[in-house]
Amino acid sequence: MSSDEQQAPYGGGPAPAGPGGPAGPARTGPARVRTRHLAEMKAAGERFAMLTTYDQHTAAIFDEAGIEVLLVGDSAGNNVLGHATTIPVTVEDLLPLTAAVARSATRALVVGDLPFGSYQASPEQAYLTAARFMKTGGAHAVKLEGGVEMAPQIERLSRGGIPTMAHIGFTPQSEHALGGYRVQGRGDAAEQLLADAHAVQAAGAFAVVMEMVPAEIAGRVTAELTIPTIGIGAGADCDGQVLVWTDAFGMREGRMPRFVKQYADLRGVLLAGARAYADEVRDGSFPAPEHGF
Ligand SMILES: Nc1nc(=O)c2c([nH]1)NC[C@@H]1CN(c3ccc(C(=O)N[C@@H](CCC(=O)O)C(=O)O)cc3)CN21
Ligand SMILES: CC(C)C(=O)C(=O)O
Ligand SMILES: [Mg+2]
Repeated sequence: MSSDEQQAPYGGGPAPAGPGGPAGPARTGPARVRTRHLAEMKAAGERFAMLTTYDQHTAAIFDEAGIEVLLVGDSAGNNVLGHATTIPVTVEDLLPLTAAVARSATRALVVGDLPFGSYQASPEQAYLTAARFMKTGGAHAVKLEGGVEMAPQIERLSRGGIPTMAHIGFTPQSEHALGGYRVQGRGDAAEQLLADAHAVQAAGAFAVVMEMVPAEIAGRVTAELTIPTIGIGAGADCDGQVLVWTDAFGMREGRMPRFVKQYADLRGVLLAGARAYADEVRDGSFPAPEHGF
């Protein structure tokens, strides 16, 4: 832990559940990732990793793996809740998932993704929603989609003590307005993307996600901004990268977006495991005597 790191000044809250359990010695792991650490990493030319997470076990695993930022994405819509897109996702859907992740990660920065319709109407609406993510969800920060047009919301949250991550380029909550899953910021649209990036930084965002943006434009934004950029389909020059975990580890079926790299085949592992279990139940080899009492 660095010398300037503040630790539970009022001594409240549950003791960290270390290997010795809740009554064991306090865990002395690495310090919590803070928004300023991401800024320091950018300044030092170090890249960082973000993954989506929606539950206890993946949160604990990604935290242990050293993933700096865990995003409880509204991509829970089409990865947890069975919807086709993120558009039907509600605050009530995401708050318990956010709370589960916040309870399960000891080091990572936990970011709650504000759902469609929960912040666009006004800065006041955004503040009331974001405060729920902090108070009930235990999030350390929130993310919202939009550039120039969301500057008033970002300013309100930032000034009210809520660290805010912006998301520009392709913004999935606006897929119908944008005309589908399309690369943003090509040609003349590059000027709009640059304007969005500068607007969210000026409004107080601590970082900005850029989704499906030509690598050259994303590199230019990364060089021009002082806040960290986080790419998804935005090339290798961003300060950080993010992927949806079910894509990155092969948890789901179907065609993947071009920006996905698959690092594991969890779907294959689970499919084989479930089939083996069902076979053994059917043929009577599970449970064996050692599984009984
Ligand atoms: N599982 C999952 N992964 C994601 O990356 C993701 C979600 N869900 N849900 C929320 C949004 C939606 N996103 C998406 C979804 C699909 C494409 C896609 O199909 N892209 C195609 C077409 C690109 C084009 O036409 O130019 C691709 O090949 O990348 C991209 C982003 C990103 N987010
Ligand atoms: C793709 C990331 C950035 C996201 O917003 C989500 O997963 O909801
Ligand atoms: Mg999202």
